[in-house]
Amino acid sequence: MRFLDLAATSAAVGATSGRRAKVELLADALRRLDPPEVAAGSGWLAGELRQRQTGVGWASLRDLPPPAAQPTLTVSAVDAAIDEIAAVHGTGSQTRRRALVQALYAAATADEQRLLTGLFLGELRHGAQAGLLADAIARAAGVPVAAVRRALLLAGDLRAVAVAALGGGAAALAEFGLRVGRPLAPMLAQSASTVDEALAATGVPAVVDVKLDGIRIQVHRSGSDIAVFSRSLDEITARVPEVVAAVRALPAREIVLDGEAIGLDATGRPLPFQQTSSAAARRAGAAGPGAPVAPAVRAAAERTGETVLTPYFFDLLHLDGVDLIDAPGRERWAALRGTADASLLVGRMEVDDPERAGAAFAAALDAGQEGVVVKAPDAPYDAGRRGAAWVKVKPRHTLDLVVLAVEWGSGRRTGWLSNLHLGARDPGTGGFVMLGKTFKGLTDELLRWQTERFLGLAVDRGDWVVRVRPEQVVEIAFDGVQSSSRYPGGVALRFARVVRYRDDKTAAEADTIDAVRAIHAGRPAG
Ligand SMILES: Nc1ncnc2c1ncn2[C@@H]1O[C@H](COP(=O)(O)OP(=O)(O)OP(=O)(O)O)[C@@H](O)[C@H]1O
Repeated sequence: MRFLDLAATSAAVGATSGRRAKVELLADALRRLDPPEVAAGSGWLAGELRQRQTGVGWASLRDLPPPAAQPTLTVSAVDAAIDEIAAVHGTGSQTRRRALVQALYAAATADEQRLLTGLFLGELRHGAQAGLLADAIARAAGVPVAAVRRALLLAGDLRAVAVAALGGGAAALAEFGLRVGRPLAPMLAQSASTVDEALAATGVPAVVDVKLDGIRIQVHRSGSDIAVFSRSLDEITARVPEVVAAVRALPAREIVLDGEAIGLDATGRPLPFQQTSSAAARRAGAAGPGAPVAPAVRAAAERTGETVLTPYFFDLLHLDGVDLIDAPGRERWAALRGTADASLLVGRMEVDDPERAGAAFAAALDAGQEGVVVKAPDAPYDAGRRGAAWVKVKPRHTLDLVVLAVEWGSGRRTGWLSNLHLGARDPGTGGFVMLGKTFKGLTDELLRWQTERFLGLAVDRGDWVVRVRPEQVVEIAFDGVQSSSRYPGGVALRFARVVRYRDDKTAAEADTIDAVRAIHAGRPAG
């Protein structure tokens, strides 16, 4: 397929407003890709490059050659050129990379150059487009969209799913079952502001789990191979030897567990999230998967004063050849209790009425935990979904928003990027809706970090406001949502303040404007 045709599709999708029309355009382009081009081309239509790191940023795209008059590039030729650019390393790499980028741009027409820049800078990467692509793959391959979505959630890889659907249809998609060793999209929770509201969504009886404020862990074990994945499905095995050791001690040959790892103080109370996450981050590459057993790790950590991460599991998705994702919660949890020692399980209480649920919430807070997750016992494990079967309740309301721009500070903060412009995701348009600004809650360390980070994401460096690529997610606490004529969504946050940066979430996973409106209206937020 000509690269120009793909560039034309990408531009046309951007200029079209209706969802159906966008899906048609995308499906048409997918049909026209030659089989070996599907992996790269389907990724580009979702705004993603097949090569995760290319080394090409904003600076390498200055002073580009003028566009070619005639289109000559094909999808495969461009993919091969990007492969070559991504492979450059060592001395002189900057010059070499620049030369390759220049050559690629010189061969591209104006429309093709626009697509290349969008891809290199990640400007076309947003969740909405990936959602449309699931529908488009289904249309192009003539298979049910539910089959594509399920494969996507189980495989977490849009390109692999496109290749399978277009190459082998429904039969190839059905192969994407849960596979031990391959992470699947974790089930997510809606949020409610009270336990009663949560129970109204899940129904009774329900279970009330303690909500631990640590890091999500999905652990896969096959014999002696153990792999731990983060919420964003990155492999973090080497960083959490305690988790590896705990799972190695379980009486199971093949197992997939879902849970949370958290640091505890000497009395067993949870440490603040920052301490848990920096403990995990510091250990980058510290130990291999075949690493030490728990007591040794604990002793070493205690000697060095390092935080020990303790795993707690709340779900079991596979056990010795049996997939459990479609089984009701009560069956999965019974199997979990039968496999793991009680000390490895999250605190959980079965409740029949709001009073007991309220008591469980109060007990969780007394123990220093973040809140609770109320769960419906009959629901399957809905990979990647934020449904009503899990509803989290926290005493403090927070939203995960995307930074759209930052203002230079003044006074003591001169020279630092300070006031953040915050946006919620708009699933309708694939864009972001600004909800307010804040410079509260920022420590000097965070100011330093964010100045560097946002200059790296800058698309427009004004003297007052620096506009950035909408990629960085930040968790914001606030006192309420109010109507506002100042902001385009008609709503604004009251007393917004920064809790922390969320590097485990992409902008496509940020909270939506619908969730903000639901809070405004007092409904559970999806
Ligand atoms: N008992 C539990 N059951 C399910 N999830 C739990 C539990 N304890 C802690 N968690 C954490 O809560 C998260 C569920 O909330 P959600 O799916 O909305 O993700 P999130 O946006 O990362 O949540 P938050 O920002 O509130 O931590 C899970 O990702 C998991 O990491």
